Order: sequence, then structure tokens, then C-alpha cells
Amino acid sequence: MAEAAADMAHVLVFPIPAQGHLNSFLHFSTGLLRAGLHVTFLHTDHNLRRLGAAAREAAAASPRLRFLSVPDGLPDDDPRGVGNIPQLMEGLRTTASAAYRDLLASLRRAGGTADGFPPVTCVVADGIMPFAWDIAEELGVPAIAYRTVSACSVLAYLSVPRLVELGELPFPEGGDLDAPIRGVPWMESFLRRRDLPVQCRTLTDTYQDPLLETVVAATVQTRKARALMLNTTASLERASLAHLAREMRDVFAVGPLHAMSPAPAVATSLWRHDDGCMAWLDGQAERSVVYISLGSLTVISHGQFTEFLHGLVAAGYPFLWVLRPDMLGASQGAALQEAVAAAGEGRSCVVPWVPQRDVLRHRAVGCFLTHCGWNSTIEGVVEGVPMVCWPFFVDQQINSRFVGAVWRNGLDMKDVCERAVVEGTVRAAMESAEVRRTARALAEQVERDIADDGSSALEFKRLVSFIRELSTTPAAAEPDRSPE
Ligand SMILES: O=c1ccn([C@@H]2O[C@H](COP(=O)(O)OP(=O)(O)O[C@H]3O[C@H](CO)[C@@H](O)[C@H](O)[C@H]3O)[C@@H](O)[C@H]2O)c(=O)[nH]1
Repeated sequence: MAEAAADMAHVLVFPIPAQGHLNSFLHFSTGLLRAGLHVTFLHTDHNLRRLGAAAREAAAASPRLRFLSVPDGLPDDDPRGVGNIPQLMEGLRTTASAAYRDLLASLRRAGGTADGFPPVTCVVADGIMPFAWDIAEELGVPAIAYRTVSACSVLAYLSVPRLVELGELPFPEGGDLDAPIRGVPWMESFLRRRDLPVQCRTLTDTYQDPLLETVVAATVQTRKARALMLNTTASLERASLAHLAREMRDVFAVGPLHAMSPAPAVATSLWRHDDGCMAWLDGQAERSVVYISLGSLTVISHGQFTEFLHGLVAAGYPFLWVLRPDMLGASQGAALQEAVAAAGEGRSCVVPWVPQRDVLRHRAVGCFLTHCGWNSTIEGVVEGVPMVCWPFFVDQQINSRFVGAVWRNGLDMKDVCERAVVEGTVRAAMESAEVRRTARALAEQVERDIADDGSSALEFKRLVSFIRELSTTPAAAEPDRSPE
């Protein structure tokens, strides 16, 4: 009986079409497939085209996985970068949501598609797309929200309305960013204004930041979803998870998923991995290399690039630096040449994209200069690599505070981009025995969480049972949309 129910459980997963979200959803899907469930992975048309053969090969390798897509409403030549997030969110809320509604209406019925997949019994949608769970529930399909960020950042977003009530937000004009913040549960002893999402800094009595507003509204609406799922673990985020559990219908802490259900990185990589960087790392001494990557959305100015470069060169270690093609705008080509020339023959490897997990676990990597996107943060934690944090936006400001002041597996360089500081912080991260010891201990702790009877592994099993139970509950009747 249990087996039959398992075979009929079919989850449609629907991430935001951004790299950090795609990776996280793919690892989750891999876990579901291993548990015996069917998975429909919903991309945008643009991304599915961009992934091309890699996605087709991943689906061909598993008969219970398929990739479908909906339009994102943006013109084909739109760069879909960090400057276009509001347009992308609007396209998802309007164009994508209409196509998703039609698709889900057909997939929830037996025989809705010709490929033999059972009807969709549950939706797991990105936690910043509340429309996705509203539509699913309207169609009688239960929906879970999956936030691909840290529990501490979700709690901070959830607290924003209270921060406004308390008068903590907006910040006073010209106020001290190091002042403590009251009103985010349990974090009052270490959270400062500068550790809230950077968008909080631009708020005024009359100006509301659209991105902050969208994320806060989605977080508040998560209370309506059947459950909130997070790619984190109890031992890293126990207190934040306990507070969230009081606010949500149920909370599952099932991560770090990339270490529990590794999926082929190429299946969701929007850029092509550089093949030469691993061979370059092979030629470097143990723990001698600084690895720099600021994720898939950060952009930097040429001035910031120059400060990083001089700081790195002065620190004196060889470095592997990911400079995405869209990271520096027009000065990208010149920057590449400058970096290689400044470092000296063979002392640097500068590439557009790397297989990050392989890089972080390479014996030559001594520290990770990161923007603290949540995936990069937990990937660094799992490999026990000391971090230097330079957060860019959204959840990254609070993640980096946790690295520097709570977990202490790295150093927070937030808001400073000066060569002397880069040099000093990189040196400290490479040379501090204490940071290295703490990073190692944290990695071991997380390893216990993801082992068979560890907290995250048990939470994943509980989540799968929850999804299976939802799939045995008869779907509600589809609402009658015929004209009155
Ligand atoms: O050369 C590279 C660089 C990165 N990565 C991978 O790309 C992902 C990047 O994700 P993340 O570190 O989370 O950064 P962003 O791409 O910036 O992610 C967005 O999504 C995250 C999850 O929601 C948020 O935490 C971030 O703030 C948000 O910017 C990670 O899995 C990396 O391993 C590679 O494979 N190769």
C-alpha cells in the first residue's frame, strides 16, 4: 500500500528562474526522486532553452523527472540580470502565473499529459511567489512554500512590519548603521542596522523599496501555505526555526540539500563551467588558494574590482576568481587582463563560471571570498572552508553577520571595499587557526545533521510522508469558471 501511494505522489516544483533557486530546487527534486516520487520541474521557457541538452539529459536519466516550462513575460533579449528583478517578478506574477494556472489545471487530472505521469498531487513553489500556492490551492492542489534562503533571513523579513511599528524602520537620516536593531526575535544582542537587507537603508517615510516590499509581502503570506520548507539545518539555525514554527502552519528544515541529494550541477547551470580551473587548482599547494565568487547576480563597478584585485595581490596568495560575463559591464575584458597581469605568471585563474562544489572541496582552497548567497554560504559551511564575506543584497547581509558573529567560521567585510581591508581580511581568514578550527567543527556538526538519523535527514523523511499524505487526500473540485 505504502509503495502504491508513493508511486502516485507527484510534486510540481516551481522555482524563481534564478541560478541560486534552480540549484536548490534541483537538489530537492533529486531527494524526492530517490524517495520514489514523481517530479515535474517547472522552468521558464527562457531558462529551459538556455539549459538545452543538459536539462534533456537530466530528465532522460530519470523516468520520473520531467522539465516543463512557462513564459516569463520578458522579451527574449532582456538580460534578466539584477537590474531587471522587478520586471521579472511582474512577468512571473502575470504572464507566468496565467500559463501555470492552465498547465496545473490539466496536470492535476489523470490523463492530463500523454507521458504516463500520474496527476500532480502537490506543488512546492518558491517562497517568493505566493501566487503559485494560491493558484494551486484554488485548483485543489495542496501547496508548500520553499524558501531557498536562511531561516534567520526569513525571520528578519517577517519582522519588518514590526520594525516599522517600533520605529526602527525607516532608519533615521544619516543614522549610525552600527546601531543595534530591536524587534527581530532573539537576535537583539548582535544584529545591527547594517545586517538587515540593504534595501532597508533606502526606505524613507514616503519611499518603499519595491523589492523589499515584494519579499516581505511574500514572507507574510507564507503563513497561508501548508508548510514552509527551508534548505537549512536545526543545528545551524535552531532558534530562528523555533520562532518560525510559531508563525507557520508547519516548518521543515531539510538541508543542506546539496550535500544530501547531490544533483549534476550542469543540469541547472545557466553558465558553462570552465574546464581548466580544476587542473589549475591541482597544480597549487594545499590550502594556498583564495577562491572568489560573488554568485549569479552580484555586479561590481570597475573601482570595486580594482580594490579587490590590489587587495588580493597584496595578500600574496594565488587566487581563483569567478568573473561572470555580466558582472562588470563594458570593462569586463580589460578587468580580466588586469587580474592576470597583476597576479603574475600562473598565480591566478580568472574564469566566467566554475563547478563550485568541486572547487570548495579541493585541497588547494584555503578560503572563500563570498557574497553570502545562501547556497554559497552552506556550500562553504559543508566543506569547512573559512569565509570572507562581502554581501551584496537581500538575505546576504544577515547571512554574513551570522558567519562573522554567530557561527564564527569566517570574517564579515560588509560594506567595505578597500584594498588594505581586503588584504588584511583575506590574510586573517587564510592564517587564523581559530577560524579554520571553527569552520571544521561546523562542517562536522552539519555532517551529523545530514547523516541517516540526523535532524535534516529525519526532517526530509517527515516531509516526504507529509507530501504522500497530501497526495492521498482527494483533490477539491475544480472551481466552476463558466460565465454566470
Ligand atoms: O562559478 C560559479 C559560481 C556559483 N555557482 C553556484 O551558483 C549558486 C549561487 O547561489 P547563491 O550562492 O545562493 O547566490 P546567488 O546566485 O546570488 O543566489 C540568489 O539566491 C539565493 C538563494 O535564494 C539567495 O540567498 C541569494 O541572496 C540570491 O542572490 C551556488 O549553488 C554556487 O555553487 C557555480 O556553480 N559556479
